[in-house]
Amino acid sequence: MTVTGERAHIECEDLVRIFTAKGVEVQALQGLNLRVDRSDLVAIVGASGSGKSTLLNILSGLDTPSAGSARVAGHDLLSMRRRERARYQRHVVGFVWQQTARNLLPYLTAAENVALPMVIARRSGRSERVDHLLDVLGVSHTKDRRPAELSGGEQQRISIAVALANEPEVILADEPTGELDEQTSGNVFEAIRHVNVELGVTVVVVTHDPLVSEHVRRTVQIRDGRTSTEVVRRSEVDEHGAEQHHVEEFAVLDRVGRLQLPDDFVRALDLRERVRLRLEQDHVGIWPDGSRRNGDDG
Ligand SMILES: Nc1ncnc2c1ncn2[C@@H]1O[C@H](COP(=O)(O)OP(=O)(O)OP(=O)(O)O)[C@@H](O)[C@H]1O
Repeated sequence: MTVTGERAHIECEDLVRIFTAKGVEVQALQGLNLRVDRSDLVAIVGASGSGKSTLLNILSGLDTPSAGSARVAGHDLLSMRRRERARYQRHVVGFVWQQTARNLLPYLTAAENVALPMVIARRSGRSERVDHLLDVLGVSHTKDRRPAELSGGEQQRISIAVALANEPEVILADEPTGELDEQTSGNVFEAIRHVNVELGVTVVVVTHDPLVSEHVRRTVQIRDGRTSTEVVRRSEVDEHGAEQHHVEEFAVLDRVGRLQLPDDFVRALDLRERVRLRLEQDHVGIWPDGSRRNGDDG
């Protein structure tokens, strides 16, 4: 876990992205905070429209935030100029999108698709690296086939190889298993987990897929353009040698002390407008506003 003050591999603070469409402003991100350590695998979940793709587009360098700060592997995404941005997209981050058509060129074979980012980056030793990556992803047999001749799962594994071609430090994946059936989705996610562990690459994956979000150590929930809660899973072996799995949900506290209560907590106590707070020795109590209801502060 990151020690406060230490630099994380991905660090977003108070990130804001406002879109203006036909004179109407949409605040897609409203002060989002996120820290991801090097070599971590983090899932981002959230309702449709909560800002997940906006966040990923910013992290990938395709879009720039309106305000706040965002650093990835030491690169400041707000102040980056064109040349640094191109280098960043080519060497620092790799992307995997949901639509395979966005990941792979249809008229190139699997091997040519994986080689392409290396050709653009004028990298040597390409054919050895293509063979190595196809082997790591378990798709060596597809080498000479074009995307139309591959299954959805194979296409996504090759897309991961393409993303890894120039040895990025970070892989960003937007719904990489979204178009796949359950079993194929499990296989593709295993491939992502494999490259995370074997190559130490940091992975951020946006997903609706519980198969993915329930099998990563850390799942971050975005609500209304802010990070709201985090689920952390850990396993430990007890004194009888049996593996115990622990799941804990945390609310995310930002730099100035704001937090979002989970929806079900708010509904369960019918919390509205304002709440009573009390500082106890080792916790903070939150009660419905009694004066608004029955005069009892609980
Ligand atoms: N280019 C744009 N112009 C205007 N509004 C936009 C633009 N891109 C995103 N938005 C708006 O920003 C908000 C967040 O969108 P975003 O695509 O990040 O959500 P999401 O969580 O990825 O949703 P989904 O799960 O449906 O893909 C939405 O209200 C969306 O309509």
